[in-house]
Amino acid sequence: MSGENAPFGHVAIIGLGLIGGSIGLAVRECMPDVTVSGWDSDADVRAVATRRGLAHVVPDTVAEAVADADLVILCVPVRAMEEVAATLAGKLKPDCIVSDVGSCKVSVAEAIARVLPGQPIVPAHPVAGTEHSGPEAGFASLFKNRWCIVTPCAATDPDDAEKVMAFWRGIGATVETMAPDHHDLVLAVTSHVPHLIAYTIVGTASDLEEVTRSEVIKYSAGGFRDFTRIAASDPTMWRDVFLSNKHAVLEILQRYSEDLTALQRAIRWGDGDALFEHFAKTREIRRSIIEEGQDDARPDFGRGDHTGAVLPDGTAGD
Ligand SMILES: NC(=O)C1=CN([C@@H]2O[C@H](COP(=O)(O)OP(=O)(O)OC[C@H]3O[C@@H](n4cnc5c(N)ncnc54)[C@H](O)[C@@H]3O)[C@@H](O)[C@H]2O)C=CC1
Ligand SMILES: O=C(O)C(=O)Cc1ccc(O)cc1
Repeated sequence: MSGENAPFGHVAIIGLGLIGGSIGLAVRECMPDVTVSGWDSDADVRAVATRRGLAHVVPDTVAEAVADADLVILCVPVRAMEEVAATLAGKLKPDCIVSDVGSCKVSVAEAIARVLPGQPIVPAHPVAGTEHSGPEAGFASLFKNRWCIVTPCAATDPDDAEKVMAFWRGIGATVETMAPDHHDLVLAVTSHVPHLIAYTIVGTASDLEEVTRSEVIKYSAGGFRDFTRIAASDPTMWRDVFLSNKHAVLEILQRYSEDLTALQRAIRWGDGDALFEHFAKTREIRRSIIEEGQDDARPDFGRGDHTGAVLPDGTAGD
């Protein structure tokens, strides 16, 4: 996409870790005429970002980074969004769109609107990532063929939403819109609770007695190995996700624990039919994901940075 066709002439990225850095690299590759500026509160991160070229310019102050921007994307942990957005007050062009990439949307959209009243806001969530974080972790192809969910809120103008959607398409994503509260429930099922399960099972394994633990490490393969990858995800980011998407996560956890109890009962009472029926149903869900081309068809499948899933009703998760 050339600068003429790109929806924005100048994009500023605040938070130059995995997601912010990947956006910077992707814009530079896919929209070569677009100016990218970046800023991070950590001076070491700014230095790495400059060395890796995550943005054309990485000034020392946030004011310089956003001064001329048409689009500012907040790429910080979800509970830092409000503080960062507040620092932008009075520093943006009046029509500059403020967007973000937070993994949950209701709390983030409310927080940004609270501190930037009157500013156009278009919240979004690229459902793409890895267990790695920081300015060395980003790569330009992260969003290729992955979902980006745009969640318009009260402060969103439909024309601005279209421009942000065109932006994400321009760096390779497939875009969908969703109401913020629906997004948070869908992502609680497909991403947030699965991460909690991974954190739990890996913690349980590591609490086992010494001899068993060494065997866990030695024989870790398949399912458990996948869990260890997920459970290596950034603690700050995930602490913030669970605290910010509290209600949806607790709702899904309640259902999950009821379903777990049902399976526990089937095992206790030797109810093979109940177990078989459950496993046959979940196998079908996996098959429908593959048929939708949401998994192994992806070019970088197997590199360990994949996400992507579809709920039975066709909605996307990770
Ligand atoms: N990691 C993943 O797989 C995905 C993460 N997200 C969302 O993207 C956002 C960023 O996540 P990552 O890039 O993975 O995190 P990261 O830890 O790699 O990068 C976050 C960056 O924000 C900076 N930062 C923190 N507080 C700041 C502040 N007050 N002002 C300026 N910079 C600040 C940090 O120094 C760090 O460089 C989060 O909201 C997360 O929920 C969305 C999709 C996938
Ligand atoms: O690494 C994985 O498997 C992920 O699930 C990455 C991820 C983490 C958080 C998101 O909001 C979206 C994607």
